[in-house]
Amino acid sequence: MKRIDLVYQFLGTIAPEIRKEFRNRKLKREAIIPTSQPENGFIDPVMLVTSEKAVHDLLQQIPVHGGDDNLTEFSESLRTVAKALTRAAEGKASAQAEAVDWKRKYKLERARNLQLEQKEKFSRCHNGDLYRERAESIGNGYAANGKLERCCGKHGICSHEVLSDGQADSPVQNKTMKKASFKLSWCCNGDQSDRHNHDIVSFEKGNIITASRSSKQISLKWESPPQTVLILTKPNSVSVQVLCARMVRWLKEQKNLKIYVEPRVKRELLVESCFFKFVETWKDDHEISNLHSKVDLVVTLGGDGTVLWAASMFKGPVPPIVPFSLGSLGFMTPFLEHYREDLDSVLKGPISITLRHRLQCQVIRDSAKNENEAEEPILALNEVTIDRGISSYLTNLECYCDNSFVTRVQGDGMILSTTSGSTAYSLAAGGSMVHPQVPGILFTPICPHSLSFRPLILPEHVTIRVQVPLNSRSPGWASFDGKDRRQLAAGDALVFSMAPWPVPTACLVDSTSDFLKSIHDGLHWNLRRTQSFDGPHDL
Ligand SMILES: NC(=O)c1ccc[n+]([C@@H]2O[C@H](COP(=O)([O-])OP(=O)(O)OC[C@H]3O[C@@H](n4cnc5c(N)ncnc54)[C@H](O)[C@@H]3O)[C@@H](O)[C@H]2O)c1
Ligand SMILES: Nc1ncnc2c1ncn2[C@@H]1O[C@H](COP(=O)(O)OP(=O)(O)OP(=O)(O)O)[C@@H](O)[C@H]1O
Repeated sequence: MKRIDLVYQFLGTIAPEIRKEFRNRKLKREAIIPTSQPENGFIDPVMLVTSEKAVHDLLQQIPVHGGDDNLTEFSESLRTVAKALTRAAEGKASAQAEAVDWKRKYKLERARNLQLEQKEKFSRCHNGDLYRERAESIGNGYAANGKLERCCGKHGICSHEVLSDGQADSPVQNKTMKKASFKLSWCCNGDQSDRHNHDIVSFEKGNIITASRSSKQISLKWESPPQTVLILTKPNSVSVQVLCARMVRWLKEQKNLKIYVEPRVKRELLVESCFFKFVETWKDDHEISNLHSKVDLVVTLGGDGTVLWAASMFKGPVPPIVPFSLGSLGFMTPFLEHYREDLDSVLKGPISITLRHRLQCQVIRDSAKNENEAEEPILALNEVTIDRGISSYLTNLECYCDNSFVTRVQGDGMILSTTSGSTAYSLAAGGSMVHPQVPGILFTPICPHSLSFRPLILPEHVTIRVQVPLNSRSPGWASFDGKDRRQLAAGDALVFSMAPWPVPTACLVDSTSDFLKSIHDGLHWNLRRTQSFDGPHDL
């Protein structure tokens, strides 16, 4: 092809794009883009950005050199404009992601400051009286020697400290105060010294020492008895339905607990017997969003999918979950058939829990005019997957970690997984299995078309951005714990960080035993007959 043809090809490719885009934007954004042609004769840069494919193609071409000087100069100018446009588009996406991240950080910081302020006010005004009052109301067994242990903040944290935050006489607070109070403590292997606080490092004589391990076994001790249980069940399963009815009856008759179930389950229970009239449910999504303030404990009857379902119902804080296994695998469901004994010991406490981190993900649309158009963040307990959907083209995804370029994913897609999700889709795609209490984000490609693309694990504090580049041949598709599929057009991005609300799941034994049991029983991990002593050896 002649060199001049390259330039004409670029102009030819870009012209219909510009016309089409101009028509669309004229219809959509009359107020922003002037309807008349710009007077200076230059092309509106907003329109040019959308012709990124032509821009990309031009940048891929060999520059025009020699021959006609004017043509060379013209070609160089076009290349300079094309580069500037690409940079502008990248800058815009990065700025949007950063703005969203800063907004999130600002909100968190503000909430933390408010909490500290309230705590200070609380301890100044009440000087322990309220604790004593509460200890009396809590009753015997929970307050040793008539005194309630003040939480020192060194060995654990008390939920009532958190619950007492907020407006002193707001109705919302009154409601939250009805919830059972509990204390979380971090095992300190018998060492009672003050060094066991929540800071990972501290200083002694100017030297950095590890003050506390980040992922010790956490123990939950009720400070007032749990009163309300939410039972969530896998649909369309007779065995689950039968167990649910038995459990509800037992919890009512033996423990006198208030019980919530989904509207579908309440209908099923009422078909069985009018005994279940006392069971509570909800009517709409608004009531679901308030559940965390009413429920002390969640019981799930199903497989891992039911635990994911339970987590997805709580867009903020999640009450402790007791997961019963009525599925085929059950990596997150250590409780089996002895529901009476298991629930009895959970309701008495203390229990070991695993705090399962969740990913918080924000979809940033290239077409969004401003930050206010940002979509609601989505939480994922297992993973977020970005794949090629039904497209037969390779995905083309640019990945950044705290604004540093990580890599470009060209293949079937990629998975950003929590450590809880490491035994799910990420494992199937070649990712490592990671103990759920390890704080980290797994970065696992799906069928990458490259020999050297090995999975990565990043620290949990980073912000990750995955961008569908403007020159991508096809859109990407995101899904969250295998659900809620969303299309990502060229220019759209996903921004990930670790959510501040983990999912506390009760352990049968402890985090580590339960995790190892699940990979042994569920996957038959490294199952091999032991070699006999019989045969050649060195000794
Ligand atoms: N190729 C794959 O392995 C593949 C493909 C798609 C989805 N998934 C997984 O399915 C999950 C959705 O689960 P679902 O029950 O709603 O769908 P589902 O009913 O299709 O079940 C998927 C399977 O994944 C298992 N699973 C779920 N979470 C797990 C975890 N944390 N550790 C180990 N195994 C786990 C379940 O026990 C189940 O056997 C997704 O989050 C994804 O991880 C896996
Ligand atoms: N309460 C619920 N309402 C609606 N859907 C649910 C509910 N609980 C679970 N599901 C969905 O039902 C599907 C199957 O659930 P789950 O994984 O618990 O059972 P399973 O497939 O029998 O178990 P396993 O995955 O171990 O074989 C999942 O996709 C999950 O999202």
